[in-house]
Amino acid sequence: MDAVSRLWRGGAAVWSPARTWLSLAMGARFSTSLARLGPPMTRDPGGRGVHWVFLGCPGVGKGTYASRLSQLFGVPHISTGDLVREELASSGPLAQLLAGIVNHGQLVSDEIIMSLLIKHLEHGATKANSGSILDGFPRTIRQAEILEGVTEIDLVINLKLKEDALLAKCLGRRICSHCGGNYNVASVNIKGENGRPDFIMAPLLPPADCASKLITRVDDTEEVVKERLRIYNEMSKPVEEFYRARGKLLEFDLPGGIPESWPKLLQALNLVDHDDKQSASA
Ligand SMILES: Nc1ncnc2c1ncn2[C@@H]1O[C@H](COP(=O)(O)OP(=O)(O)O)[C@@H](O)[C@H]1O
Repeated sequence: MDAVSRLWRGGAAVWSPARTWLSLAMGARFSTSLARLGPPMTRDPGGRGVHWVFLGCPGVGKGTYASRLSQLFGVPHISTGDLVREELASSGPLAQLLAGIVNHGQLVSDEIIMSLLIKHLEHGATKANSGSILDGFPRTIRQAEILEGVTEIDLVINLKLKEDALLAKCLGRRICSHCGGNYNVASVNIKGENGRPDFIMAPLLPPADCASKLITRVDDTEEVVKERLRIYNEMSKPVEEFYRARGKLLEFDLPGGIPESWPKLLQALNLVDHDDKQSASA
C-alpha cells in the first residue's frame, strides 16, 4: 500500500494522526478566537505569526501577492500548486498520476494534496507557531474543513478579476526555467462598462538574462484554463462562502497590475505603515 493510501485508508482513525501532524507543524491554536477583520498587525500580541489564506481563480495573482506578504511578515508562503509541480517534476511515484490530472485542469484529490502538504511540513519548512500564508489551499470544502480542524485561520483574502482578464493573464504567464522568476507577457486592456474605468494591466516583462529561458506552464493553454475556471466555480467558489459565513473573508478586486494593486492591497489590510518601515530598513 502506498503512503497516500496508508494515510487515508478511508477512516477517521487513519486520518487523525495526519491531522495531528498538520496541527503540530502549523502551530495550531485551537483556543484562539480570531474571527474578525481588524487591523492585522494589532491582532497578535502573543507573537503568533499570521495564518492567512489566499483564494481566487487561476491566474488572479495569488502566488504574487502571497509571496510578497510572506516576505513582509517573514512567514512561509505555502503554495500547493508549487508542491504539485515539484512532485510532477520529480520521478516520484505520483508524478505520472499528477500529470494526467493537472495537465487537464482537474483538481488533485484531497488525499494527495494533504499528503503533499504533510510531506512539505514534515521537512520542516514551517516551524511551530511561525504562521504561514497558504496559496491555492483549501480549494474544496473538504480541505477547508480539515484545515479548520487543525489550525485557526485568521484571514482569507479573496482576489478577484474579470474572467477575460484571468484568461489573458494565464495565457501570458511565463516562468524563467533558470531562476524560476514569474513574468507575464500579456497586455490587458478591457473597456470599462457602465461608467466603470477601463481595466489596464501592463505586461511584466523579464530581464534580458531570463528572456531566452522562458517557459509556459503545460496547464496554461486556453482549453485547460477554461476548464480550470469551470472547476474553480464548481469546487472552490463554495470555499469563499465557507469563510464568508465565518466572517473571515476579505474581498479584494484587483484594480490593475502589481504597481496599482499592491499599495491598495496593503491599504485594505491596514499594512501601509508596516511596508513603509520595511522599505526604509531595506
Ligand atoms: N488545494 C488543491 N487541491 C487540489 N488540486 C490542487 C490544489 N492546489 C493545486 N492543485 C493542482 O495544481 C494545479 C496548479 O495549481 P495552482 O498553481 O495553484 O494553479 P492556479 O493558477 O490554477 O490557481 C491545479 O490546477 C490543481 O490541479
